Amino acid sequence: MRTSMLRSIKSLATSPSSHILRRGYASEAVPQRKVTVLGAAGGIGQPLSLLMKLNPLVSNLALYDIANTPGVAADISHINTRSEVVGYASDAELGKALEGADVVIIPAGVPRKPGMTRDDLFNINAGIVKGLCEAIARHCPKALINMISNPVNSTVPIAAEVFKKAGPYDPKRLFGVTTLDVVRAKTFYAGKAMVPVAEVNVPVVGGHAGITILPLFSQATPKANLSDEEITALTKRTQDGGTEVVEAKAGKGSATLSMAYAGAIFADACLKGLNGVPDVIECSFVQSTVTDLPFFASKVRLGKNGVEEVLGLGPLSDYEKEGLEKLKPELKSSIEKGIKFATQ
Ligand SMILES: NC(=O)c1ccc[n+]([C@@H]2O[C@H](COP(=O)([O-])OP(=O)(O)OC[C@H]3O[C@@H](n4cnc5c(N)ncnc54)[C@H](O)[C@@H]3O)[C@@H](O)[C@H]2O)c1
Ligand SMILES: O=C(O)C[C@H](O)C(=O)O
Repeated sequence: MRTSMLRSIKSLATSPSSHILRRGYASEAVPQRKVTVLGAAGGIGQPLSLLMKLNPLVSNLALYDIANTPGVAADISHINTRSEVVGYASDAELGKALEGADVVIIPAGVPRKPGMTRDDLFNINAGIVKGLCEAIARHCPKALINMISNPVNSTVPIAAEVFKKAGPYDPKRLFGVTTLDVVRAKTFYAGKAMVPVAEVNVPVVGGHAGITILPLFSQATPKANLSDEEITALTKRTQDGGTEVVEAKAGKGSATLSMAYAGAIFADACLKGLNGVPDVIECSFVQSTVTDLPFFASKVRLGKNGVEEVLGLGPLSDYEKEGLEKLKPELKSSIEKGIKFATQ
C-alpha cells in the first residue's frame, strides 16, 4: 500500500474528532451523521463499508444489500469505532436503511468483464439504480447521493429524473463519484513526474468512461516538465485505468479496493461539507453549466447543502481543449440514454 493511502486511512481512523477539532469544533459538537451503503456486501461495498466504519464523522452506518448483508454487517459491527452498524437484508428493510440518512453511497449493480464497456452494464444497472433512487426519494429525499454504479454517465441522469418525478429535485444533492479517476491521475502523474504522490493534485473533468474522462495534467501540481508524448500516455492510462483492472482481474470483476478508497474519500468530503468545514473541494459528475451538457464532472465546492459551487475548468492546453470537444458527443449520448430510460 502506498504511504499516502496509509496516511489517509490512518487519519480517518484516529481519535473521533481529530480533524474536525482542528477546525474549531468542540468534541461534543461533532454532529450525528448517518451513512447508508446500498450494495454493501459487494466487491466495493465491503471495503467501502469498512472504511466508512473507520470514519469518525459517521455515527450510524446502515449496510444494505440484497445478498449476504447479515455477515458483512456483523463482521464490521465488531470494530471499535464510533459508528453503530445495522445491516438491512431485504427489499422490505430498504426504507429503514435509508430513513434519516445524510449520505447514501450506491455501489449496487453488476461490474464489467473483459471486453465490455461500462455502457454494456446499462441494461441491468439502470433498473437497479432507478429502484433504489425511488426508495431514496421516499425515505431520505434530503440525503447527499454518491452514485458509484456504472455507467455513471447515465446512472446520474437516471437518478435526477427519478427525483424530479418524485417531488422537488435538488441537483445540489446528487453526485456521480469520479474520485477514482482523480486517484489514478494522481498516482500515474506522481510516478512519471517523480514527485511525492501525497502532494499531487490533478483535476479530472468530463465524465466517467473512456475518452469522457479528461485529466487536466496542464493544471497538475507540483509542476513537472513532461513532454507531449508523456502527457498523452498519462491521459490514455487514466482513461483506460478501469479497463486495466478489469483485464487484470480476468473475469472476476472490476476495481473494488481502489474504488472503495476513492469512495471513502468522496463520502468523507461530503460529510465535511455537511458539517460546515470550509473549502472542501473534490471533482464530481454533477448537474452543471460549465459546458453545454447538463451534467459534467469538474471541481465542486462542497457545503452544508451539498454542492455549494461548481467550479469552472480553468485554463486548458490545446490537447485538453481537443479532448473536451471529442468527449462531448459521447457524454451527451450517455446522458440522453439515462434520461430517456427514466422518463419512459
Ligand atoms: N464510479 C466508479 O469509479 C466505479 C469504480 C468501480 C466500479 N464501479 C461500479 O460499481 C458497481 C459495483 O461494482 P462491484 O465490483 O462492487 O460489484 P459486485 O457485483 O461485487 O457488488 C455489487 C453488489 O450490489 C448488490 N446489488 C445488486 N442489486 C442490488 C439492489 N437492487 N440493491 C442493493 N444491492 C444490490 C449485489 O448483491 C452485490 O453485493 C458496478 O456497476 C461497477 O461498474 C464504479
Ligand atoms: O472500469 C470499470 O468498469 C469500473 C470503474 O468504472 C473503474 O473506473 O474502475
